Amino acid sequence: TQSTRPQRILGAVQQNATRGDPRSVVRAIDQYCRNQEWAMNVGDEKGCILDSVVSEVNPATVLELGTYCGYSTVRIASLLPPHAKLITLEFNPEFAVIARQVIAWAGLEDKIQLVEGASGDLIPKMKEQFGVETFDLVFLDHWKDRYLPDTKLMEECGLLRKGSVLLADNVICPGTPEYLEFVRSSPRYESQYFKSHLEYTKVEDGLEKSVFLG
Ligand SMILES: O=C(NCCO)c1cc(-c2ccc(F)cc2)cc(O)c1O
Ligand SMILES: [Mg+2]
Repeated sequence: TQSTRPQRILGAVQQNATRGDPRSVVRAIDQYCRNQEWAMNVGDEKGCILDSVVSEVNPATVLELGTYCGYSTVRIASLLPPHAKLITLEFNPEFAVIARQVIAWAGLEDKIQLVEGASGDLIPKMKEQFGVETFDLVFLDHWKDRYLPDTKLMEECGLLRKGSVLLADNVICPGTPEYLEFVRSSPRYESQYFKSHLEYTKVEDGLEKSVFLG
């Protein structure tokens, strides 16, 4: 029977990465997706920008919206301080099954909590169910039409504090025009665009970093 692209990505990790070595997991996925078949991981070029923002924020609590195969989940978690926690939300159960195995291969289960479900349903439950106060960093990489409604929802649920950083993938390709307009025009955010390219291609894309001003 036919394997899926996420299954083939997991295979590349199990074949080429060292158990317990997150950076080798990141490298194995990038090599596979650059040389064998494209996949929608944030990738190595935008990944370096992600790394620099994570290192600058040095977050104790991270929320990732959109896990896919766990590439950015592992990339972020590998940079977190000892007791920091990352919660990642994934709607697609097939993606979640693969991501759990990629996260396990990297040895990062203790830092990462993967929750299956719709972000719009799970965000209001963050405080009561997952014991979260506020998020220091949010990485938005899920359905592009959910970036804006979920950002408003996080504000309403009191999950953002003065200085919380939102980092959004794909603001050019596939594009998130309403989200971009909102964070760039709202007096409650200080936004900055990091120009880059769509993962593994020469197509323009970029990350938008937006600091919540409270
Ligand atoms: O949909 C995306 N993510 C949510 C998945 O549940 C996504 C899509 C693309 C992409 C796809 C098709 C194309 F032609 C160009 C870009 C890229 C990404 O980085 C993404 O995150
Ligand atoms: Mg993306």
